[in-house]
Amino acid sequence: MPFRRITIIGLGLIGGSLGLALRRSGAVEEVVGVDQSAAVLERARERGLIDRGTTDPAAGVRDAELVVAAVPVGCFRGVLEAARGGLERDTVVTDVGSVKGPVHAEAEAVLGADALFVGGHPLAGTEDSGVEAALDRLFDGALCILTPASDTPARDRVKALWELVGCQVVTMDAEAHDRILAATSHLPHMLAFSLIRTFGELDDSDRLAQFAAGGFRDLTRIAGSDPVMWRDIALANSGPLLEMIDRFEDRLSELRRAIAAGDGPALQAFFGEARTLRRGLPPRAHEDEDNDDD
Ligand SMILES: NC(=O)C1=CN([C@@H]2O[C@H](COP(=O)(O)OP(=O)(O)OC[C@H]3O[C@@H](n4cnc5c(N)ncnc54)[C@H](O)[C@@H]3O)[C@@H](O)[C@H]2O)C=CC1
Ligand SMILES: O=C(O)C(=O)Cc1ccc(O)cc1
Repeated sequence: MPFRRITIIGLGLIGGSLGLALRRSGAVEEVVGVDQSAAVLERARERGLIDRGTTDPAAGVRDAELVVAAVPVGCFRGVLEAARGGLERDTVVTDVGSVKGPVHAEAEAVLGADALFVGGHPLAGTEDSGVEAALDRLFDGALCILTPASDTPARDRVKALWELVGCQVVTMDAEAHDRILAATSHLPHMLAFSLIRTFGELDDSDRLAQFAAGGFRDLTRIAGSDPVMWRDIALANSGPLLEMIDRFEDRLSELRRAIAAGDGPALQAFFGEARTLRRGLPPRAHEDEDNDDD
């Protein structure tokens, strides 16, 4: 067996989907689940996401070869502190958080500089959360980013984990990760939240909702995501995210000026450049050129 025992802390969308995929792989002797909620653990067992579960992090990580923290970024430090007593020196610890710089700093503060911590972030998810949202094939063909870029045996183990569940693994520094994700994921979520709030503040938004067209629905799907998770991401990645918000405000102001001035050529140039950029996006990792269905 490639893995003897893997413990997943947090059995929501990501932790639950990982458990399901690992158990389906048949390459892990035992998947242990830890969650703060006994009801979630029971449901995780019923759904076949884990072999057994506990609400006690230190007991749950005992004898694990690999521990995966899959909780909101703001809970990471507390979870590590609670698990620390059960970890061995050679236990590899990783996470799935959407921000990596602060997570590395917290892992070092709690576990020490020589602990076997590798940051991880599967670029796969949905706007749904919780144990019921876990999906069998969530990670099939998705990219997974590991930080840092340096080559270590611990990183190889975490790479093997994500490849087992179908991910394509790439590595980079935490700082590069956080800047890229601010642009490609965190800013778009802030825009989706703001767009639907703008709509919701119209006096007659209830009546208008039936006219919400495809573009509005496409752009706001991710505004249905979990508020606690996004609070934590916005706070943890505030520097890069503020830079992206400033850049977006500049573009929106440019657009506003052109509309106010009735400047048709400027508008057409703006939209034309945007279309070229959108059509030039590479296909998603798990799609080929002919199957860009988004
Ligand atoms: N939702 C998404 O699409 C993606 C999320 N991520 C990251 O994955 C992590 C988890 O996100 P989701 O699975 O969506 O969250 P979720 O809300 O679906 O699941 C989180 C689980 O952790 C448990 N939990 C919370 N605090 C805990 C604690 N202190 N001790 C033990 N269990 C605790 C909750 O009971 C819940 O079952 C976050 O850090 C997020 O940034 C990464 C990629 C995609
Ligand atoms: O639902 C979507 O399209 C997402 O973008 C999900 C998502 C949320 C957070 C991440 O860190 C990665 C992926």
